[in-house]
Amino acid sequence: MSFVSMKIPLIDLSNLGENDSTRWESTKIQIREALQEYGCFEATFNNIIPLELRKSVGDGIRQLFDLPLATKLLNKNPQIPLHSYVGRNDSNTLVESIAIDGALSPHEVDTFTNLMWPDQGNPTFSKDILLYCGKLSKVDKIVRRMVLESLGLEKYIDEQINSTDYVCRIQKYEAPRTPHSTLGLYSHTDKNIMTTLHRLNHVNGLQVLSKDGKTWIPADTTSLDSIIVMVGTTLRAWTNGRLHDPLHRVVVSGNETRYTIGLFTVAKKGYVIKTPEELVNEDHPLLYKPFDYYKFINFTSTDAGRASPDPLKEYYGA
Ligand SMILES: O=C(O)CCC(=O)C(=O)O
Ligand SMILES: [Fe+2]
Repeated sequence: MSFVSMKIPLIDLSNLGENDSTRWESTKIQIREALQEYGCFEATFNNIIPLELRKSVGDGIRQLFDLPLATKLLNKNPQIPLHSYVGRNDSNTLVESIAIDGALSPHEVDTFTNLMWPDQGNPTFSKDILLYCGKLSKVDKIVRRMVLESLGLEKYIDEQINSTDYVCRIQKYEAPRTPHSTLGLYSHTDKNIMTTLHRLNHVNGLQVLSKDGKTWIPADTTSLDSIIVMVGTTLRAWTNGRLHDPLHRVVVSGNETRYTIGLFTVAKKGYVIKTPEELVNEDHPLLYKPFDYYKFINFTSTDAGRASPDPLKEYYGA
């Protein structure tokens, strides 16, 4: 495995303008190519996450992880185990993460903050999370719209955008207190549709495996005002393999704690993922039969699902 200095594509999404401008047209080609070849790219902006918001969210997140373990364990979705708190343990020594279901819904976000801070909730944190996730979701929607346009699938855009919900997941990576690289989060693909990921501080760690499986590419954003956009397995399946869902991991070193926020685009309950017939032909035979998103997601959090190199194929291979 080599560590040569490959880079993930950098694409400017600031001031995009109308969706038939020349800029829009050229940007969507860049995005499509990046998501085909790397499965991700760094989207750059001009002040998308203002410093004040980043600071305020950062304060809230530190308070959140400082809550007693018993409180954090209340962050549990019995129907969808993947949307729950994950604590540190013997095999997962550095990262801890918290999930906020329905991250764009004021009601659901308040339900979360009232659970974590039962005395008086945390209206500031609710407000910040809604604002933050609202910004990330706009990026997700623009990118998915562009991908569908570039595939000539305009007629599916409304359904694609309206059939999704969002889960926010917040990660804290304890400083390993060694100069040596230490695995913070094991290598995985995101199983959802699309992920937009932002880091709250300068602590590096994200790496993406190149499509040929040979190189771990450093994938931290070059600025705290950028966002990593990444394809999940479900979008690879929906596009019949046109887009790549990259393996990625987090490797940390040093004495600083790393904090990241991911917004995970997921399907609405009961939604069946079905590859459009336009993407199936002799060169691209159907990869996966239609599948119920949450049945697949829950399979991936069983031992059999975790052990499988391609759990979707095992379950729904065509
Ligand atoms: O924290 C990061 O940089 C990556 C997080 C991640 O890959 C995930 O939560 O799926
Ligand atoms: Fe991930």
